[in-house]
Amino acid sequence: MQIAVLGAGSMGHGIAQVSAMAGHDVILRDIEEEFVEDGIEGIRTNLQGGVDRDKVTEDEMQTALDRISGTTDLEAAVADADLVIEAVPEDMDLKKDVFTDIEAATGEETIIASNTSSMSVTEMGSVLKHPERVVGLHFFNPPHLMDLVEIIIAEQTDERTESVAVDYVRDLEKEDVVVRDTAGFASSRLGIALGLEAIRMVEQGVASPADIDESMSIGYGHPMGPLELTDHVGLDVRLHIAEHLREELGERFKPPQSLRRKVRAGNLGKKTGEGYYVWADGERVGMSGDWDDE
Ligand SMILES: NC(=O)c1ccc[n+]([C@@H]2O[C@H](COP(=O)([O-])OP(=O)(O)OC[C@H]3O[C@@H](n4cnc5c(N)ncnc54)[C@H](O)[C@@H]3O)[C@@H](O)[C@H]2O)c1
Repeated sequence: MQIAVLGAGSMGHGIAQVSAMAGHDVILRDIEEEFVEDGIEGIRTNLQGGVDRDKVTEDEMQTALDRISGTTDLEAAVADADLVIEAVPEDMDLKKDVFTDIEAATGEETIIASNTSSMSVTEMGSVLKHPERVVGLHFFNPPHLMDLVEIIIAEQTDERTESVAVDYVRDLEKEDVVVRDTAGFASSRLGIALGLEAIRMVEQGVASPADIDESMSIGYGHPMGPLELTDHVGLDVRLHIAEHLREELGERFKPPQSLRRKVRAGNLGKKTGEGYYVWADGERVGMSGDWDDE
């Protein structure tokens, strides 16, 4: 397929990469040349990492890179696309604008997908003249390592669109779960619930962040505890999703005070060096607050 990925940030460049690795031709679009170049550089780095670990051959890397081109021109990106996947920031008005612009530049058959992690795909689709081709493709971060893609079925999604989405995800050799378009879908709703409760437990002094995380990672076999995951995803991102889920699903998703305070202070997790842990050079080096060192 010809695929356009809009937004070359954390998710967009990864989605472009896995699509190219599955044999699709991909155009990656962002609003500034610099962001496009950073995205393509990110793909090169990921693939080189794969080569270094003997997961990807030099040939596969080169073939995938040859299938990806970058642009800042929306029309050039989407004009011939069979599937457009938007991975622009989590803002409903922005996503609606992007959907409207895509529809103006593509044929009626082009599937238009959103990588939103929690917002209503049905609402995004409401701006389209042909909304039956809208669907959610919720990849996980980083897309080249995470095996799950949630397929979000909006009110308007028709059978052809669902089947193209399912075939595309299986082509990537990823696991698909098909979810009805409800706030937080399946994964974000459960993930945020666990994360918020873990934060409340830290606030109540139940245990240290590291001990709470270990109770999940060792006790329940989660690859990473909910607080470390919050630091990885970004406290600002999690706060934003929690606020949305609170609006849609009620007070049980009310963000805890420490989450708000940390975001206000600019402590957003790994990316800023502090969240519920302290980070240096991408490594966890301690816990935030008065907890004894790990
Ligand atoms: N980061 C995660 O862990 C994660 C996981 C799953 C889903 N998501 C979702 O993926 C989407 C993107 O998140 P991200 O973390 O990659 O964000 P990001 O901020 O890293 O990247 C967004 C990119 O979109 C670009 N952009 C802005 N407006 C644009 C436009 N009109 N056209 C093209 N590009 C535009 C920005 O310049 C930026 O490079 C969001 O909806 C988010 O909720 C994120």
